[in-house]
Amino acid sequence: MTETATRSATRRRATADEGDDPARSAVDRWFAFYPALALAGLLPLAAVTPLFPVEVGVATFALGTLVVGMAHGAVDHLVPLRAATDVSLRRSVAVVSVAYAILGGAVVAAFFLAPVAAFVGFIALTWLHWGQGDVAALTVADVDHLPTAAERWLSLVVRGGLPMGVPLVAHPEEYRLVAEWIVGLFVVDAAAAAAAVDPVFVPETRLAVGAFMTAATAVSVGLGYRRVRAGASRRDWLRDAGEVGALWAWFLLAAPVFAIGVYFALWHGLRHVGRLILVDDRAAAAVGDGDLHGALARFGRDAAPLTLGGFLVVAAVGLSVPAGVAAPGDLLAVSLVAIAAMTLPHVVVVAWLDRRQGVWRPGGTG
Ligand SMILES: CC1=C(/C=C/C(C)=C/C=C/C(C)=C/C=O)C(C)(C)CCC1
Ligand SMILES: [Fe+2]
Repeated sequence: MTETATRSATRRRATADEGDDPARSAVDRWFAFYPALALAGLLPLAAVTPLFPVEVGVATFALGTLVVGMAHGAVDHLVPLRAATDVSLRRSVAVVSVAYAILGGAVVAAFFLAPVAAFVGFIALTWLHWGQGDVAALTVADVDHLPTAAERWLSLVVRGGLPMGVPLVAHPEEYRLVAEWIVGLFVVDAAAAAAAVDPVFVPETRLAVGAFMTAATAVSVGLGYRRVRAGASRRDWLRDAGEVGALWAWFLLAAPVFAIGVYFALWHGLRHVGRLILVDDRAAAAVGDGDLHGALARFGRDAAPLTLGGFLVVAAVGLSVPAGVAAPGDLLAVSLVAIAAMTLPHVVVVAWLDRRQGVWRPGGTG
């Protein structure tokens, strides 16, 4: 009761002065801005990754998932508890567990029943989710050049399309290889798996995705500039455009598996961890006082059990697929199917959090 009361009081205070909250600016710096600089610094390395064997990318993806990726969704069961004032721990855990079981089970069933459609659906879901994550991060940064829901949606489409669409344009062979690995888990005949994913990789699809992404980026950056001319912060807009530029370069240059492995941990995962720290009052207080280590330790403790749980889901998918797991590519494919299963309920939890925090409300503070 005392803890609940403290939580509510702190949250009310936090909502009142979100604009100049030291925790928010520290989170923005450590979990979004510095990692973005790090990614930009890695661009020369990214440029040579297409020369490496795909296994280097697979190892990078595995490391990223192990270190941050899996953990970023592993406190979903505490999100309702922490972001609402009227949800008990028991209810928070129960609702999120049921959502994970039903939605996650449905995704795995979809891969068994229609692997190509499930793969395309997973790409679309990730497009949505990674865009959603970046829009939330822009609201944590308190940018003022995206004041309407429509501008935020356009930003979502651009930010999510960079990791999912640009590699399809720039490196279709490796993209296709991963698609075949995933579909091949469920369609034992390799030639049939290769033929099944054909339509995704025809030049027309790639051209359309490339043209769409170029136009969407131009319109999004252009509309932001118009807001700057009308008085919005030029610095924030430049940072937004700089991030979009860095991600374009990243996904154009790097081999897809490597690129997405690094992005998942260093970009999407860290940004979401920062957001979770802000809804945990004690972690937020720690980060606001400059105790980044203390905040991360709290997050790590909360996330540890279900990070392990996530890897058990990977193992369960590995044991259940008809083709079995024989090579590093199969391991990546199994991990991706398990991630797909956990992503659908994760998106629901994050969408609920977005709503609570007014991310999609025009003029909302996020
Ligand atoms: C690795 C990889 C792919 C897919 C990755 C996806 C879809 C990852 C999704 C992760 C999520 C949703 C994490 C949770 O936040 C592609 C594009 C098929 C081909 C290139 C390599
Ligand atoms: Fe996520």
